[in-house]
Amino acid sequence: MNAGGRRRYTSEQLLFDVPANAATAGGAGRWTQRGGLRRGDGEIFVSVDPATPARLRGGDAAAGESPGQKHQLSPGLLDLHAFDTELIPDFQVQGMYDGAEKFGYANGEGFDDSDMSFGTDKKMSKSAVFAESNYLKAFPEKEKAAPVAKIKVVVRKRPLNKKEISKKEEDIIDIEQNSLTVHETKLKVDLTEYVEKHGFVFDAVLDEDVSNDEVYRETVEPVVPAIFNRTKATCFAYGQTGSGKTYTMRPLPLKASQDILRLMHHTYRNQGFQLFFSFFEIYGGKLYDLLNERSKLCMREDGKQKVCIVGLQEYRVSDLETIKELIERGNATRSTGTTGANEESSRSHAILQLAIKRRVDGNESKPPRLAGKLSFIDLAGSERGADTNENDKQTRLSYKTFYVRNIHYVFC
Ligand SMILES: Nc1ncnc2c1ncn2[C@@H]1O[C@H](COP(=O)(O)OP(=O)(O)OP(=O)(O)O)[C@@H](O)[C@H]1O
Repeated sequence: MNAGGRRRYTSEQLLFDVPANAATAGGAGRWTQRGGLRRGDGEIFVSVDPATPARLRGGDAAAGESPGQKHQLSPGLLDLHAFDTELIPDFQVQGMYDGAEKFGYANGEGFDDSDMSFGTDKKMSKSAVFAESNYLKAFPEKEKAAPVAKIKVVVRKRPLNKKEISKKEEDIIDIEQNSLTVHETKLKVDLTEYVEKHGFVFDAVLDEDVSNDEVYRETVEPVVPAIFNRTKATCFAYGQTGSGKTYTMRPLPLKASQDILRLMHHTYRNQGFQLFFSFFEIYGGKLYDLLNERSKLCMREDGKQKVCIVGLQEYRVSDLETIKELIERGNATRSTGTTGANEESSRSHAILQLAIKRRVDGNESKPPRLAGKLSFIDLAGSERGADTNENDKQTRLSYKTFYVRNIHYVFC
C-alpha cells in the first residue's frame, strides 16, 4: 500500500474475472488501530470466495504484479462465473421505451431459463395497495437511456456508534467527492507518533450523513431499466462485521421493486412482463429457502455448466405490499448471531432475487422466459479474531481480511 499515494478502484480497474454486474471486492490496506480503525495487515482483493481471495486484475504493484497480470478467481459456492450472466451494455440501453418487438422475444431470442430449476411458481394474489397512478408516475429522464457501467464500486461510511463514541475513538476517515483519506497513526522508533495518510478513489464515496435513498439512487436505480433488456445485475455489500452492510442492503430490494413495478405498469404495460421473487441463504456451506420454512436447497450444475438451485420457491408478485411481506418474512428467518462488533450480526449470505420474466408471444401455455434479473446479496459479516466472542464460535466465517471498521463497499 503506497503511503500517501492514491489508488483508484473504479469500474475501469474492476473489470476482473467476474461476470457482468456481479463482483466483490473489499479490504483495506495495512491499517493501524486508531479511533475507528483496527490493527492488522490487509489487501485489496476481488473474490467471491472470501477465504481465498484473488487480486484485482489491475495488479498490485507492491506485490510485484504487473497491471496486466490476470488473477484467477477460485471456484466457490458463490462462483458467479457459473451463472449465465449477460453484460450490461456500456452503450445506451436498447429497447427502453421501444416496442416489444425490439426485444426479439417473438423470435425466441430472449433469455432462456428453461434449464433453471426453480421450484413451482406460487401465485400470491393480493390486492394492490399502491395505486396505479403511483406506477404511472413518469420515470425520470435519466432512466430512459442512461449508460450503465459494468461494475460500480461505492463506499459508504457509517457514523461512529455509541460504543465507539463512549470509548472516545476518533473518526479518522475524511471524504472528498469520490475519494477518501485514512489517517493512520504510527509510531516512530523513538515512540513519537506521526500520521500517515492513505488516499483511495472509488466510483462514489458516500459520507455518514447520506440517506438510504441516496445510496439507492447512486447504486441500484441506474441498473433497474437494464434488467428488462436481457441483463442480470447483482448488488452486494462487503465489509467488516458491524460496518453497516445490512443497514445499507435492506431497503434496496423494496425500492428496486417499486421501480420495476412502475416500469412494468407504465413503460412496459401490456407487454407480458412478470416479476418473480425468491430469497435464500447460504449458511455453513448449505442453502436454505428463506420463504419456505428454511427448507434445504441443492445447488447443482447442469450439463451446460449452469447453476441450478433445486427446490427454490419463486413467488410471482405484482404489488409492493406482497414484496414487503416476503422481504420481512425472509429477513426474520435469516440466521443471525452476535459478534464483538455487532449484536445482531448476519451469519449467513442472503440472496434475494427479483426475476423479470416474459411470456413468449403471449402464449399462456408456455412457461415465461427469463428477461433479466436483479440480485441482492447481503454477505455475512467477517471479523478479525479480536472481534470474535464466545457466541461467534458456532457461526463465524473464516475470513482472512482486515477492514476499516466503519466503512464498507457496495457493488453494483
Ligand atoms: N449509515 C448508518 N447510519 C446509522 N447507523 C448505521 C449505519 N450503518 C450501520 N448502522 C448501524 O450499525 C449497526 C451495525 O450495522 P449492520 O448490522 O448493518 O452491520 P453489518 O455490516 O451488516 O454487520 P454484520 O456483518 O455483522 O451482519 C446497526 O445497529 C446499524 O443500525
